This record gives sequence, structure tokens and C-alpha cells, in this order.
Amino acid sequence: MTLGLAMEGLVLDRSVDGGEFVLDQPDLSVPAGASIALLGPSGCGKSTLLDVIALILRPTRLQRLALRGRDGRLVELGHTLRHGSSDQLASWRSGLVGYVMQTGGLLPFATVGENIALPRRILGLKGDAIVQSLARRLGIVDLLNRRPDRLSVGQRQRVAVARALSHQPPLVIADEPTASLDPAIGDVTMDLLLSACQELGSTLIVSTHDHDRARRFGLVPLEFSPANGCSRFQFQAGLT
Ligand SMILES: Nc1ncnc2c1ncn2[C@@H]1O[C@H](COP(=O)(O)OP(=O)(O)OP(=O)(O)O)[C@@H](O)[C@H]1O
Repeated sequence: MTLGLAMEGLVLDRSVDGGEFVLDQPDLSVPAGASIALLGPSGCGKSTLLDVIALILRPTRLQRLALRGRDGRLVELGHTLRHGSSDQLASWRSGLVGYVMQTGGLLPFATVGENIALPRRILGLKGDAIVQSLARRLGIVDLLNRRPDRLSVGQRQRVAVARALSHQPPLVIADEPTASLDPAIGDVTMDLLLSACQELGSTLIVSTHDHDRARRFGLVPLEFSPANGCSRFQFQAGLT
């Protein structure tokens, strides 16, 4: 089985900052091209785990984090995530990951179209036909010239999904991407995430509270399981 993601020995300890939360993930492996639903109660660490995988959050300890690139090579990034510069991490992130953040994370001074095209600009990719195509599939073509502060939360969420897909990354991460959407648009959005990733052979990890939608769309569940200690959290190990 070819891996899309391999992680070992992750500890993210917020107690050092006065919190009570510890994410303790000895092992996590996801097959390349798999579509995963990260499930668990509020506060169990879904966003935290996604932020580590997306090279945003530096863990307290980490033995290994490897992500598969578009060229098929598994890139070892554990040392860079612990000790590399922000610029190094941003550079790897832009090529390897598309991230639909829970908060949208759109640039307020750029239009919707510019936001969606931004990951392509960063990578120097030519052609913006995919921006139009994604906008059409998500029903946001009429919004391309607006700024994000003139959008509803649900519209922003769809823009964030389009932006995460526009550079066709090998790993797509989505943090509750349908939380603010009505059921029909939520289904369209989940369908696009899945079909775009399947067309590209990309790995998809979606955090969600919507077990029913995850099941209907055939996402493989990766469930939170209590670890030792009342404030230690962990997700079910490898899916290979
Ligand atoms: N910046 C932060 N500083 C300190 N503690 C934090 C911070 N962000 C989150 N936490 C804590 O870390 C824990 C995990 O939070 P996280 O957001 O990963 O949970 P989640 O499973 O994604 O929750 P939800 O389903 O509500 O989005 C929680 O106990 C939360 O209070």
C-alpha cells in the first residue's frame, strides 16, 4: 500500500502553556488517494491534528511526518516542522497541501477570484481555467469579483474549498468544510472535494461532525479514541 501520509510519535502538549490538552498520536498512516473523515467530539483535537499535518502548528515532539508529493516521492518533513523556518514550511505547504481552514482564512483585500487563484500564483502555475471551473461547480461564479467581507459565511466556505483545490495539491485537508452550508450545497461541496481528489489521485482528510454525510459519501472514518489520562487525546491509528 502506497502511503499518502505517515506520522509517528506526535505529541502536542498545551499544558506547557497552562492548558489541559495533550494530543498524543503514536502512529498515523493514510493510504495515498484515500478519503478520510476525522470524527470526534468538539475539543478532541481534530483541528489541532490537521494544523500539524498542514505544517502550520509545530508539535512538542514528533518522530516522523512524511507527505507524498505530486511526483510520487514521500517527503520527510518532521525535522523541518520542528526546526525549519516559517518560509521553508510555507514553501513545502504551498506545493503539497490545500487547506480549507475552519475560519476560511481568505485574504480580505483580494477578490474571490484572486483568492482562489492565489495558490497557483505562488507556485507559478499558468492558466486560470480551473478557477472558473471550480467556481462554476460550487455556484460562486457571480461572486468572483467581490471581496470576502461581502460574502456570507457559507459563501466564504465555498471560496475556501475552491482555493484549496485550485493548485491541484496531492493532499487536501478540510476542517468542517460543510458546517455553514445548507444540506443541498453541503452535498455539492463534499461531492466536489471528493471528485476533485479522486480525479487527481489526491489524498483527502475532512474533519466533520456530520457522521451521516461522511457515511453517505463513503469517507473512511478515523475516529477519536480516549488515550491514557483524562486530558490526553488520540485518533485511531493507521488505516493501511
Ligand atoms: N490556540 C490555542 N491555545 C490553547 N488551547 C487551544 C488552542 N486552540 C485550541 N485549544 C484547545 O485544544 C483542544 C483541541 O482543540 P481543537 O480545536 O483541535 O478541537 P476540535 O476537535 O477541532 O474541536 P471542534 O470540533 O469544536 O472544532 C481544545 O481543548 C481547545 O480548547
